[in-house]
Amino acid sequence: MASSGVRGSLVVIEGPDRVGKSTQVARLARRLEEEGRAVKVSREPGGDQVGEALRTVILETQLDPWTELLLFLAGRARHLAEVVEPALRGGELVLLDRYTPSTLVYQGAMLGDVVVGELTSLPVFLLPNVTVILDCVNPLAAFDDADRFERRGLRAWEERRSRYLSFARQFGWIVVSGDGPEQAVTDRLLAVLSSRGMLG
Ligand SMILES: Nc1ncnc2c1ncn2[C@@H]1O[C@H](COP(=O)(O)OP(=O)(O)OP(=O)(O)O)[C@@H](O)[C@H]1O
Ligand SMILES: Cc1cn([C@H]2C[C@H](O)[C@@H](COP(=O)(O)O)O2)c(=O)[nH]c1=O
Repeated sequence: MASSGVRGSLVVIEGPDRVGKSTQVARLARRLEEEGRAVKVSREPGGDQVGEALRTVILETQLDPWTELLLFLAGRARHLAEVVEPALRGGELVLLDRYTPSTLVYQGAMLGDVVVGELTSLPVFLLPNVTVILDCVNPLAAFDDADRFERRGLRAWEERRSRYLSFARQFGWIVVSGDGPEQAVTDRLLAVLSSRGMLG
C-alpha cells in the first residue's frame, strides 16, 4: 500500500521491453480521465527535469553495475518526493511506467537478488497499491532505437520475462496478458483496477 495519509493510489505498470507498457499507461490515463479521475502519468527513470537528466545519463553511458543501481535508486527517491507523493497527497491516481520491479529484474540479475531486494525495500520507496506485469509471449515490436539494456537481444528479453514472472509469484504482482489488440489489453487492465476498487 502507498504510505498512510495519502489519498490517491499508486499503480505500477511493468514488464520487459516492448510489451506495450507506455501504450497502455497512456490509454489507461485517457480512459480514467474521461471518467473524471485525476491521473498523474510518470515513468522511471525520469519523471521530472532531474529524473529525465538522470535517464539520459543512465541509458546513454556505460556504467559499472553499482553506479547504475545507485543512480536508479537516487532517481527513484527524488521522483517519489517531487512527483509521486505530492500527486498522491492530492488524491490523484498515479500511473507509473516502470518502478522497483525493473530494478529487481535488471540490476538483480547483475548484482544479486538479495542485495538488490534489500536496497529496493528501503522505507523511502513507497509500496504501490497495485503492480501489474504486462506479459507477452514475444516482444511486440523490433528493438529499433534500442537503449543499452534492450540491445542485449531476444535471449536476454526471455530471461527478463521469466524473472518478472517468477518475482510476480513471489510478491503477488498481477500478471496481465499484453498480447492481442490494444483495446483488449486496456480492458484487461481496467478490470484489474476495478477489482481493486480503484474505479468509480
Ligand atoms: N497490443 C499491441 N499490439 C501490437 N503492437 C503494440 C501493442 N501495444 C503496443 N504496440 C506497439 O509495440 C511497440 C512497443 O510499445 P510500447 O512502447 O508501448 O512498449 P513498452 O513496453 O513501453 O516498451 P519499452 O519498455 O521498450 O519502452 C510500439 O511500437 C507500439 O505501438
Ligand atoms: C526503472 C528501471 C529501468 N531500467 C531499464 C529498463 C529499460 O531498458 C530502461 C528504461 O527504458 P524504457 O524505454 O523506459 O522502458 O531502463 C533498469 O534497468 N532498472 C530500473 O530500475
